[in-house]
Amino acid sequence: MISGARERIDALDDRIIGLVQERMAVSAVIQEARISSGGRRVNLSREMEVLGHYREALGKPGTALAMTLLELCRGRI
Ligand SMILES: C=C(O[C@@H]1C=C(C(=O)O)C=C[C@H]1O)C(=O)O
Repeated sequence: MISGARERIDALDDRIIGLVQERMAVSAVIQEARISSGGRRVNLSREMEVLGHYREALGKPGTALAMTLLELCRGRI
C-alpha cells in the first residue's frame, strides 16, 4: 500500500517538475521579449498577481511556493 502510493507520489513529482520546467521556458519567452523591447526582466505587479493566486489556492505556504517558482523562472532579485 505505502510503496504503491509512493510510486504515485514519485510520478506526480515527475509531472510537477516537468510543469515547472515548462513554466520556466514560457516565462523566459516573455522576459526575453520584454528585454528586447527595452523593458526590464522583472514585472513586480504581475508577480503580485502570481503570489496572490497561489496564496488563495494554498494559503501562506502557497506564497512561499510561488516565490520559489518565481526565483526559478526569473532568477534572484
Ligand atoms: C513572465 C513574466 O516575467 C517575469 C516572470 C514572471 C513569472 O514567471 O510568472 C512574472 C513576472 C515577471 O517578473 C511576466 O511578466 O509575465
